[in-house]
Amino acid sequence: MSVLDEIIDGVLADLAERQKTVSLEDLKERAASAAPPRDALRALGSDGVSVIAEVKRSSPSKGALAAIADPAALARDYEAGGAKVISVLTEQRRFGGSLEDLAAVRANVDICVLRKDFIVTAYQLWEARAHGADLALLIVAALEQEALVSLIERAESIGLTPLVEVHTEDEVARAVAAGAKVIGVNARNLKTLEVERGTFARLAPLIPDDVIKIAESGVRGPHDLLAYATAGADAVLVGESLVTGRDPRSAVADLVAAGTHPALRQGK
Ligand SMILES: O=P(O)(O)OC[C@@H](O)[C@@H](O)c1c[nH]c2ccccc12
Repeated sequence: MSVLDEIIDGVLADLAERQKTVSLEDLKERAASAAPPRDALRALGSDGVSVIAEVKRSSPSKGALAAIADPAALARDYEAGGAKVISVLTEQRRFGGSLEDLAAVRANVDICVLRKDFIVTAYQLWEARAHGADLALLIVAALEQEALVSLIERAESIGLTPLVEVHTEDEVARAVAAGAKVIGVNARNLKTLEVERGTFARLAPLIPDDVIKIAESGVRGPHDLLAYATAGADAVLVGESLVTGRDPRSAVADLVAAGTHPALRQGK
């Protein structure tokens, strides 16, 4: 079984537990009174390379990364550094996150928030919206095409912007066919956990011009952002280097400064 399959098994087991105590109706009620969704397409399409900064305690590849006792405080630092979106890992077993983290971040920043998880059911989209998410991750490798199409539609119908994640040529074709408006190319293969930074440059030309392109994983600092930007990234998603660094606010600010360099202006 691949790492991805193992993670999804755990996600489904935890999901079954939550479904015993929180009905879909409860979630829909909570979603109705949640903060209204913010415009993620505008945030990601603004000038320069947008920085999506991630709240992540651990990962299957590296184990524990950072304790993050106060995810909201970290998110405020990211926002002060100029991040356009905060990504919150809500998967518990391998990444150490929770829906409470998502709600806490939502309550403490004004920018968009992404629910980063292994979403395979509409219930999880309602959870995302009920806890204040503006975007939700959909991983193509984790979904049959029919499920991908229906989750994109459902997400949009409840006000969430789907970020559709790909890692191969085939998955780009599926994401485009499903009508994704925001595609993230993950440099990490979720089946082997290896990072191949050239993946974005290889796949970006296959993504239509009007789709927002996000380069995910492996950004250690401004030079990696510049490489992704040169290959056509509208945004980068950065986790590990920010949560393990000493000063997340200035680390984000350095990335934002690199991403707004005048030499990158053409074409956006
Ligand atoms: O920590 P990194 O290398 O900066 O990567 C962040 C992000 O891309 C990574 O956390 C990620 C990308 N896609 C995912 C899907 C599930 C869980 C995690 C991820």
